[in-house]
Amino acid sequence: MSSPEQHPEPVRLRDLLRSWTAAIRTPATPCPETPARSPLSIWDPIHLGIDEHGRPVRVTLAYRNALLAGEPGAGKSVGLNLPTAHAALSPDCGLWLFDGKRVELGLWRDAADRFVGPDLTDATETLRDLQAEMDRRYDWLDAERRRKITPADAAHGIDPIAAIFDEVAYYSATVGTKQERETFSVLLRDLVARGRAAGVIVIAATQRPSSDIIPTSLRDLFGYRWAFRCTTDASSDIVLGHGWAARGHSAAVIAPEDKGIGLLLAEGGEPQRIKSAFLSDEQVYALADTAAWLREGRRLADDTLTAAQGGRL
Ligand SMILES: Nc1ncnc2c1ncn2[C@@H]1O[C@H](COP(=O)(O)OP(=O)(O)OP(=O)(O)O)[C@@H](O)[C@H]1O
Repeated sequence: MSSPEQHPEPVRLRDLLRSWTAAIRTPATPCPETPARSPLSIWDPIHLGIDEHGRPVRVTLAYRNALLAGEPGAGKSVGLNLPTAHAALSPDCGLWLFDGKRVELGLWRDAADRFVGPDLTDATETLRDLQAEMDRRYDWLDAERRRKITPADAAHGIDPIAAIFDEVAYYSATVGTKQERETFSVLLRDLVARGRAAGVIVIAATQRPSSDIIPTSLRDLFGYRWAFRCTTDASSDIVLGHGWAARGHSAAVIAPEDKGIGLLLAEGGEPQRIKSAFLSDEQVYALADTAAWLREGRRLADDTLTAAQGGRL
């Protein structure tokens, strides 16, 4: 009797499943009751808002991380909803949500692959899982003699993962013991530092732009920094980088009533004053329902691929 390696049948079946998986991961038919007409891709630019000339501002998050910070009520959660919505509506992106506030990212819970509420132990364990996934991907890239994942890796079930945190300071500076907070912060830093080539995109928001929450060494790992209104030039610099306030780019000059206005620094550029797009709660619910529907197909496809790779099909 021939060994599985010599028998052509399992290989053909796996190829068939791969192409079926690739097809189902980007469904062609939109959900009929919801507003989105077609799925997005995490590899595409993400719409954040408009600049001072009314031009659209879009950024590509693949291979990048993003930090959003500003005083309470300045518009971070509204801003954070934009990459969250884009990632959730992209069937080619994993969605891991950490909601220290419980209410903000919770609207996307049904679309998330992993959802963590205000629970430091759960957040730390989930970060460990993400770190293990990142390391598995690096082992795989190493074996393939490659440096980073690409859109074509979707055929192997490897997609970017957006790990999104709303009030990151809840986990890193508020609850638990000093040791537990430190463990969380070390894991987070590792993901921000090493995750990009493995497709892990970290997007973190905080209402505490202070040096204990955002140390320079961590801040500098974020390719995109979005400072909403801050109380002082110093806290604006903590978000954007030292010296920007002295060069005329301070989020402290944004008027308190200018909700949603912020300074966006994209790698290599100058901070740009932008106004975030606004999604009402009703729009977020409608988009979240669409995303949950789209991603159900993705989960089915992933389960099937895992079963096939494990030789169970
Ligand atoms: N782009 C925008 N256009 C219009 N209104 C906005 C915009 N962004 C924010 N707002 C208004 O500002 C309010 C506060 O925004 P948001 O909840 O995002 O602030 P926040 O910085 O996350 O606050 P906190 O840190 O307290 O959670 C929103 O409820 C909304 O009314």
